[in-house]
Amino acid sequence: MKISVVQMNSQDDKAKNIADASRLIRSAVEQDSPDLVVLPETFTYMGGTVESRRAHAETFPDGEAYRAMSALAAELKVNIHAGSMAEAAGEKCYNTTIVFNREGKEIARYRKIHLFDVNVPGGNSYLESDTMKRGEEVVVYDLEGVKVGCAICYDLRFPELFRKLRDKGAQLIVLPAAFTLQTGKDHWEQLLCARAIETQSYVAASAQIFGHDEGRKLCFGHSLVIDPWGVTIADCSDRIGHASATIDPDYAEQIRKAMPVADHHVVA
Ligand SMILES: O=C(O)CNC(=O)[C@H](CS)NC(=O)CCC(=O)C(=O)O
Repeated sequence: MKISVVQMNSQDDKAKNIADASRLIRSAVEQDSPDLVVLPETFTYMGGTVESRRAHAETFPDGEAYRAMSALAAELKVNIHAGSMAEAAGEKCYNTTIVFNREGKEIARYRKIHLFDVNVPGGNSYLESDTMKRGEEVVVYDLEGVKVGCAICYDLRFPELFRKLRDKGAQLIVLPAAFTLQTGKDHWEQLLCARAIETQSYVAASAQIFGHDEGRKLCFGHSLVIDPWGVTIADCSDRIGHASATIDPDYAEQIRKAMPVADHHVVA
């Protein structure tokens, strides 16, 4: 199975963000013929104010981004793990991933569990819970015979979620993100590799890059695919674009058989 991770710089213009995502998906499909294309966190809208972020939230299935990604998946006959979108849910939103299959049909929905309420070194503070509420459900879906686990951005810091994904059978874990430059430079690849090694799974992480508005941080980029041995096999580097890698679930199974860490847990 071939995976493409897309790297974007979404801004506070939803129509343009959807057009950018669509262009990058088309380009990845033309260049690499992937089975699955992954978009970054909140590819639909970054920056703005709390009010404008809420105002641009999607309702499913009639939202603009939902319909555009569903139609594109069907047109290109490719599976799309559509990063995340703010999903209107009363006062606040969920930060939600939707996965579309090659017919454009929704096959999975995951709502970000861990919210980024953090003071980042260097002075930027984030209060994601101003706009978002947290999801509850751990989600693994079947993609043409491969089990795919869902996580989003800050979830990366919570290995117990990844352990649950592994316990539910995940062989590939997909993580759309908007990781900050300040944290990403020292933590991003390290944590992604750690999660891949611990769960003996492939990890595909699609990220935002560069700045999003005046008040907001820079994003780190470096969308990556990591193999279950912890080796980086694709990297979008420091630019808008995409990168692809072939994943082999049998390789994950081989590693699991040779080093059966899942059977060796003694601390609950
Ligand atoms: O709010 C938006 O517009 C898009 N979403 C994000 O940027 C989210 C929530 S604020 N960012 C993270 O989770 C960064 C995590 C991170 O950087 C770390 O764990 O170090």
